Amino acid sequence: MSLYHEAANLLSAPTTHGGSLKSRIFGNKELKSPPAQVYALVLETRKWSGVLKEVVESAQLLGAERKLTAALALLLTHDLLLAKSGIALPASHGLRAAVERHKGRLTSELSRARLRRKCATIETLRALVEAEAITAGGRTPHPRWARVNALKSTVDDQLETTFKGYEVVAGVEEVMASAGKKVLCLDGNVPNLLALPPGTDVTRSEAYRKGEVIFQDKASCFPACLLDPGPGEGDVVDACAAPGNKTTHLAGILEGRGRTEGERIFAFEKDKGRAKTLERMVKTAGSDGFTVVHQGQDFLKVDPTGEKYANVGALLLDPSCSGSGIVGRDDLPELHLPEGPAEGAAVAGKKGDKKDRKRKRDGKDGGGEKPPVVLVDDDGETTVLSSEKDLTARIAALAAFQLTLLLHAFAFPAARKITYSTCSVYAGENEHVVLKALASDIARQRGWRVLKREDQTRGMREWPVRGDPDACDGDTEVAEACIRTYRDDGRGVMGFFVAGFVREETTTAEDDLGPYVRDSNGVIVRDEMGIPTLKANGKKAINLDELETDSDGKGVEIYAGPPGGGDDDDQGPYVRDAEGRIVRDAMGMPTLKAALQSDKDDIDDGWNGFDDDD
Ligand SMILES: C[S@@+](CC[C@H](N)C(=O)[O-])C[C@H]1O[C@@H](n2cnc3c(N)ncnc32)[C@H](O)[C@@H]1O
Repeated sequence: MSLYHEAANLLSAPTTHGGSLKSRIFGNKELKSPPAQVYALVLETRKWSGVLKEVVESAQLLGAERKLTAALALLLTHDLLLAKSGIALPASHGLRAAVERHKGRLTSELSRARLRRKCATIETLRALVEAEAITAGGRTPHPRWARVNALKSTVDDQLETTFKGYEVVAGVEEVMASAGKKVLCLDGNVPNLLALPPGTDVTRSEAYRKGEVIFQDKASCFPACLLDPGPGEGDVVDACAAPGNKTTHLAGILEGRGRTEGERIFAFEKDKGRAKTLERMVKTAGSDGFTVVHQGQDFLKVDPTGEKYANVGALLLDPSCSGSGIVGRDDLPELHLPEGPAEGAAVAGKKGDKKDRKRKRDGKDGGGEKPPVVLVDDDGETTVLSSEKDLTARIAALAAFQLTLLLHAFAFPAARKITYSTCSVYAGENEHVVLKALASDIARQRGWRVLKREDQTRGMREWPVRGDPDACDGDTEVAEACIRTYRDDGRGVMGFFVAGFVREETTTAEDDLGPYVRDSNGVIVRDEMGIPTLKANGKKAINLDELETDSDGKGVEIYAGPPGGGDDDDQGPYVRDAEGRIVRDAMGMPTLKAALQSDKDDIDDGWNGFDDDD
């Protein structure tokens, strides 16, 4: 069966049973055509069916081509007039020929339908159709978000060129209610972000082609805003980078804040094909000069202690997730089937009904069974889950991977800030991952804590929707630190989650990597003499019985830290011998450097250390 016959069955089948269109298509093992292609064709044709019904009827296509059903006529006319590559059938195919014979008439009927809707261009009509499709399902319309790429342009420039003639309005609510109109608003949380009316398509504009404007949902801009990398803060890692929206956003922020020469972005992408898209996007956005794309590189296989990453100060983690927060791709618009001569339309109806009854009997279309859950992530990857149990297992597997990734990021020695984000609505992938990460040994050892709301950048601090306190076990500080967004709440965003982690500067990177055993709070474990235990051999770092005593009665510590010092005492106040060992007397007491200096100069210039004679 051809793509069009398979799509026709789905187009005219009732939408009230068998689950969503997505689950009926992706869960149908009998489909011969690629499910993604069938889904896109059916969905787009439904969106356009109001217009195409008029076109097909006015061109009297069904009367002229008696073998065409109403559904086939809609699908084929859609592809003939609106799809980039036309009808996906060989030129000699009977179905294609049946519609192409009427191309002239169909094209002029489309122009008439467009003018009846007062649309000057096909782009305006497209925007109107998109907008109507969004609101038809009773959903809140979703604005089109456009980020002005600070590497190539400014908001002022774009207002004077790409968006010339647009009226700037105060809020996103007005923009959302203005489908088909030329209005926009400047976002208050994300710098350089514009909200455009639903369905606005400027993908054909020069600004889009040149990378001056990037389409990116507002919520998806939050991670780079929250990470807020700045000059002198070291290199930045984007661990899961393709297609590159956040990588290029990071680049724009870095450059805007005055990037320090030599500081780079390392963008990792495990999937080679997607990494090519990432590379293209980085180039188009103009950040290839300081972004290193690691094509096909699994971030989990990167050695955080490698020399190359010694200066990584910030990491953005946006791993694969369930994609459950993505704005509905399956909000089915109403279907308008064209009417033809009585028998033509009737055949279409009967055919659909008969097929549908058979499918129901066979249980092939999911009729009578619980519909499968279909997860489509923001890369368009689809996972079909046949039960709630499968869904729970899938979320648990994703969460385990997400936590591993976060703990791996914690291990970068010079890192001070990390953001973790998903486009999932499930707490299992969000707050629960944050809590587990904070409770991990590595977080405690290295001092990672959550980036509190009051310490966040203004736009992020002021965003009103925060984490779920219940999902944070009642820890309101963590819940407040987490940022959530929900689709359909009137703010015009997709479902999203982001949290930040920070840790303070430490004197040396070795300090927390140090050679000593620590407790679960990251504190070095010491005996009653204050002597720590070595991780390497489980022995005390100083064995008092083994202290050597030299000729003048002073002993030397058996030193087991890194060569040349670097342990806890490295910056300490004690005198050391030529090999960096603290000099101690026979009682194990060290000598204060300051006391020696004070003896020498007889000058009291402030802190001289503890002195029993004082
Ligand atoms: C949610 S998408 C990232 C979207 C991207 N941050 C953006 O805003 O354009 C997740 C990406 O991570 C990649 N990925 C998954 N696991 C990875 C790993 N271990 N190392 C590197 N990339 C990985 C996936 O192939 C996918 O392209």
